[in-house]
Amino acid sequence: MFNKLRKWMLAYLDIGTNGSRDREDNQQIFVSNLFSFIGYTITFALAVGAILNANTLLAISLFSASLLFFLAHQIHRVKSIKNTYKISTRIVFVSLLFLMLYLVYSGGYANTGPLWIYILPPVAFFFGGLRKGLINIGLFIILVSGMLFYPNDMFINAVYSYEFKSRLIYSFLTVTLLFGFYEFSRQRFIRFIQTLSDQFEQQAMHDPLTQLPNRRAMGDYLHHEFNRAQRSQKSMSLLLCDIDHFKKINDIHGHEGGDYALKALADLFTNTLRKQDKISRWGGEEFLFLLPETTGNEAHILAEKIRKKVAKHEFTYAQKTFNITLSIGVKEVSQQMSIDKAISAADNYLYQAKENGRNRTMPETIESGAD
Ligand SMILES: Nc1nc2c(ncn2[C@@H]2O[C@H](COP(=O)(O)OP(=O)(O)OP(=O)(O)O)[C@@H](O)[C@H]2O)c(=O)[nH]1
Repeated sequence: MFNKLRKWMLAYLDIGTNGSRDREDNQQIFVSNLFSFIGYTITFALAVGAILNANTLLAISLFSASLLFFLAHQIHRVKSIKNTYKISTRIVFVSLLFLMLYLVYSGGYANTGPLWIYILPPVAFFFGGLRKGLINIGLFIILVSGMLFYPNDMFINAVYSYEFKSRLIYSFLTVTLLFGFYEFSRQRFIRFIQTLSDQFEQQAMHDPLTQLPNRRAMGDYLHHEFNRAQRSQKSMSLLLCDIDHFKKINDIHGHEGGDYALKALADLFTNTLRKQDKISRWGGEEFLFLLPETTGNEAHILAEKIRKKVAKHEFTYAQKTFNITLSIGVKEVSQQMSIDKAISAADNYLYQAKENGRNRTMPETIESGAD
């Protein structure tokens, strides 16, 4: 029984949340649903109490607020409205604001109405953030102070002592400041976590030496691009490229010299390729290029351009100049072929390039559309 109730409640509060939205938005929708649920049950109960006490005006206000809180939740069920959560949070906040103003104006039940206004700061900061929250609460304080202190109680129906009015404003200001500070710390903490998570993501997806995407990140790009190419029926190609006799570079110029060559090469690749092409450090001295919307023939032309450019480039480390050559395997990824098969075919061509004397691209020619 308790489990069923828990499940129903969670499903109820989850209405409107969506896996494609960001976490903070989903959290807001969840809390907005919670506020609207608490809002309409409490205001409904208070409205019934007001009827029993024959306070018709208060009962009407409370019933209206209860209905608005209820609608704020039901709006998530309307499929034709986009961004229902923004409308919903606004309904919750504005209904709450007017209800609070009315409670201050009327005094509510036995002049206890103003006690409810402390609900406003947490709701305002949660829905609007620090800046908007402060503006909304500031406006509320101005309105309430105007109502309470206007000469001859022109804008209030209830009778409060001067002490009660001033303490109400002071204590409300204190609560607002405390919640404001809490919201400030919360946002700072969220920004800190966000930066940390970006750093971890950068580290997990990039090669620390060249800063190029690593094998893991390239795996994601490959699957994403492959699906896109299948949907749009467009070609895409791979270049697998390996430095020739890299061991010798390490032997002659030391490991630091080898590292320098890898970094310089990564920059050269980045400056040669188009923005939409992806370059990754696939292994030690091996780079995999993903070329979207490129046929095998076009990829071959590009591979030759890169190979010649690198062969001509003079690398200088510790006042010593040296050259690098590349062997490249090219493969157009056909619609019927899996990514893994395409990579393995490019690897075979790379092997052939090494076998045939290095500093070359294989296959030697490619006809467009050929597998
Ligand atoms: N400096 C440096 N060297 C690396 C790095 N990763 C791999 N290597 C070196 O790259 C060399 C690769 O050697 P091999 O696999 O024999 O290949 P190769 O000497 O390039 O010969 P071929 O590929 O057959 O032309 C090894 O000496 C590795 O230590 C790195 O991050 N930095």
